[in-house]
Amino acid sequence: MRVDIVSIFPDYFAPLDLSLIGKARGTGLLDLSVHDLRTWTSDVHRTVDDTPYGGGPGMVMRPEPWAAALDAVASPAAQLIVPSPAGRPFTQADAHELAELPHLIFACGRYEGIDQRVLDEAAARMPVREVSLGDYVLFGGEVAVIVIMEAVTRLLPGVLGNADSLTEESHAAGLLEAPVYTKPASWRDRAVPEVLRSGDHGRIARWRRTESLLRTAARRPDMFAAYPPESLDKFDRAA
Ligand SMILES: COC(=O)c1ccnc(N)c1
Repeated sequence: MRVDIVSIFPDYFAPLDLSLIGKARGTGLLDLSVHDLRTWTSDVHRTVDDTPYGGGPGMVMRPEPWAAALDAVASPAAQLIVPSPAGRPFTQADAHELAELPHLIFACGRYEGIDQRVLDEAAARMPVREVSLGDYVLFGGEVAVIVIMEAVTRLLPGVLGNADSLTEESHAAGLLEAPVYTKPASWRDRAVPEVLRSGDHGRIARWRRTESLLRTAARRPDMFAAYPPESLDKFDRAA
């Protein structure tokens, strides 16, 4: 997968040199380039913003540098992802969709945002997605790109040592994952649920599913309501 990130703060992406993303870059699973938007400015002050038409607070990112940057990094297979509080909610399903794509371009907005014509013009030549990580506002899109890059990169074949991790985790089957435990068996007078130490894999699977359903019902009634009712027939508390 090829990824190009355009930002006025390229140093924000140093974390993408670390851990499994850094390893994916090293092994060639991920071809990631980070670009400074100011590369595509032409004035001595390397200006990327200006006052908003219609008035209002703050500044808006100018179209010219963005257009030149996108022209420079685009490819026929590219899709543009723009993190924004005004975007569609980003979900695990979106992460799976993006992980299948050959080339992602991330545009990191700052200030009050990017001139809308940049997105409109880009949409004439590639798919454009504005995505939100939740109902809150950040200083800029950079942190959101790091989050999206983690969610997507971990789904790429070969990145996670054990792909089985992807099947049991939260949101993998439309449910929140069950609680997890490790040694010691008893810690500060708190014991690991006996079923997990029983060696009875059928019981363990039923217990985990029950816990997943209970957690989802308690914490995410929206997800629970969307869970296929036929799946609940197997809702078996007799773990
Ligand atoms: C500037 O970008 C944001 O503030 C942002 C991006 C993605 N999701 C959000 N909730 C906010």
